[in-house]
Amino acid sequence: MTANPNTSGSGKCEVSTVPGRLPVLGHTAALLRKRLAFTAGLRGHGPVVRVYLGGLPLHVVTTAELAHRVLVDEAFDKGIFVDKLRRAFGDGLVSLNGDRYRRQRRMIQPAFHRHALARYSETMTAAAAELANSWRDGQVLQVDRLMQDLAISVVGRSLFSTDFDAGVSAEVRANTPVLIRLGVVRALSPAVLEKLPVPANRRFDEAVARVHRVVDRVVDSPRAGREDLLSVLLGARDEDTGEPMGRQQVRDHVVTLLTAGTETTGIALSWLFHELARNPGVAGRLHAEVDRVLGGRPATAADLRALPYTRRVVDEVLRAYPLWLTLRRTNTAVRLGGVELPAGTEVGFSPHALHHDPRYHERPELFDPDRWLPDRAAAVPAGAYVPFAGGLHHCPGHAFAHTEMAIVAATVAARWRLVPVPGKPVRPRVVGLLYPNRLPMTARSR
Ligand code: HEM
Repeated sequence: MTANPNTSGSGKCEVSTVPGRLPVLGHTAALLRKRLAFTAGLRGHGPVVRVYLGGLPLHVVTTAELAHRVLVDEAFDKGIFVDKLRRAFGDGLVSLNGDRYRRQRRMIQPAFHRHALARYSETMTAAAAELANSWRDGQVLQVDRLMQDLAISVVGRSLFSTDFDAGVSAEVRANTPVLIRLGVVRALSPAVLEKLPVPANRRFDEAVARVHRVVDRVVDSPRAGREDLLSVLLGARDEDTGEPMGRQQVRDHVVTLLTAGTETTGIALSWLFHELARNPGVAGRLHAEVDRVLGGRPATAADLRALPYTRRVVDEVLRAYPLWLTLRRTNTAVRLGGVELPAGTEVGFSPHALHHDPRYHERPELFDPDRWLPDRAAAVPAGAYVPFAGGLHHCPGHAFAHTEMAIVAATVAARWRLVPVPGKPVRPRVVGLLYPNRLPMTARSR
């Protein structure tokens, strides 16, 4: 790929189209085939470049400054993800924009307040302790699956408390991963492919129907005296009309939270244990910290203040393994990086590319939790570290996820060292999130 910026005499830039565009497919095939390398390579073409998703132009920004602007400037709404994922998420936060988004976000916000998080953190500690107690020395663990199951249990129990029984949990486990993985492929593929009666589309539709059925069942069950996230939603009132949230709106939020809050956290935890095994110096410092603070017992939210290194390890995992792409759409004409974009332009950036950009992160290939020591972290420009996005649409579950990851990391590390099983190298498979292709590890008692 070669740079082709083209600036006119007026100071207005004409944005360059990345080479390799094919008829009908645009850059979709190259984008889906090379993913990380493709988006990392875009910075060589200028601060704003154009790629084609099928016939649809997507303007990708490649600097931290412009990514920050795209996140915080209200001229940018959610983009094609919204259109394509509405079938799965209905009117959940992921698929709303504008005033409706703001209203729903305010109604759901109490579910993420500090006192609510303190309640969920007890679920996190219990789930982490159950997991750490269930292993025996020398046992081979499929760490990626275990961490995803753990994350589903934590969000499921936080949402539904005891209604998250074996039946509900099995349906959620089987179907939410399909919503995420196939949802991302849909979002990047031409719209015509969505309508074809191919197995991937049938699986997606079936997964949507099954998750909706199971969530409806729980929403309709008697819930007196519960203090879970679902009860917060059911008790929420519209600020103008005082009306409670409709049943379908509650269901859409629940499906969104089950999906947005589980694979993200489970995968990040999987990479955390992978990186501890690859970096003995980091593991040594984390073990020393948890031994001093916990002495082998499970971690609680109250311990986290005394576990700063563990929290930096979490920050670094979130830098190394963030979302691949974030997409937005202009709701008005804007000038971005010298380029005029009319209303309705699809815009995006790659958090992964920015998190691995040597302009912003010294030696980005190094797993170095100390880059998040306060003095060094302060030097990272806005937009260069965006694991939870930013602006209006920043992840409402960021504190939930960070707390969960630190509690699980500390609780497991207090008792176990996870050692890689030799074999094929562990690599990221990129499906919107970065999944490990495999992650078998042996549990060794410490
Ligand atoms: C390590 C774990 C997590 C990561 C890396 C993560 C990351 C993100 C990011 C980057 C976004 C913004 C996407 C965009 O701008 O298009 C987002 C949105 C969202 N996240 Fe998270 N998330 C995590 C965990 C959670 C958890 C635990 C929950 C809830 C329990 C949650 C709920 C949501 C919701 C509802 C949205 C949509 C917000 C909106 O559209 O305004 N996330 N998350």
